[in-house]
Amino acid sequence: MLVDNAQSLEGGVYMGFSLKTQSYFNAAHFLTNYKGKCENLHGHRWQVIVYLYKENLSSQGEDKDMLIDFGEFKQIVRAEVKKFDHTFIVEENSLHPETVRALEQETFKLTFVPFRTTSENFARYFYQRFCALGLPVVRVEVDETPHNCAIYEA
Ligand SMILES: Nc1nc2c(c(=O)[nH]1)N=C([C@H](O)[C@H](O)COP(=O)(O)OP(=O)(O)OP(=O)(O)O)CN2
Repeated sequence: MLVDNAQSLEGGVYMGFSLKTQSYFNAAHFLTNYKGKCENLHGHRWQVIVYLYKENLSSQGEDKDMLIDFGEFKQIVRAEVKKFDHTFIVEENSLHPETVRALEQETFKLTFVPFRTTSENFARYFYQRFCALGLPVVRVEVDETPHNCAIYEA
């Protein structure tokens, strides 16, 4: 079937294109105000899956008939996600200043975030980051484990 770049209508439904890519980071964290094992310092391999959506594809140039070049998409996602890799992710003001100083003196790499370090908050954080970077993001999934996933979506 011959298609062009105009938004297509099939069976009365407007159709569009989605892309997804994924990256991961290994890091340590603990949950503040949590009664249970996750109040202790522990690690995860967080998987971050990013979905884009557009009705139309690029109409010219190197990106013709692409939503975005996969190479560019994965680079953007990887660069943001890897900022957390092999760091200790700390919710701001959750550790005593002397603890922070001691960890930094040991040259441990800390990443401070202004939110409780739940998967839900990471999903929203990455969604907002990728929007700010100009990606037409519609959904971000964050998995702490292979069995559990948090989703933030439009
Ligand atoms: N809705 C959420 N619940 C929990 C989160 C979260 O981000 N969102 N996070 C945690 C902890 O960080 C914990 O590490 C993960 O919890 P859990 O799946 O219970 O622990 P395990 O990966 O060790 O799973 P097991 O099945 O017990 O091996 C808690 N809840």
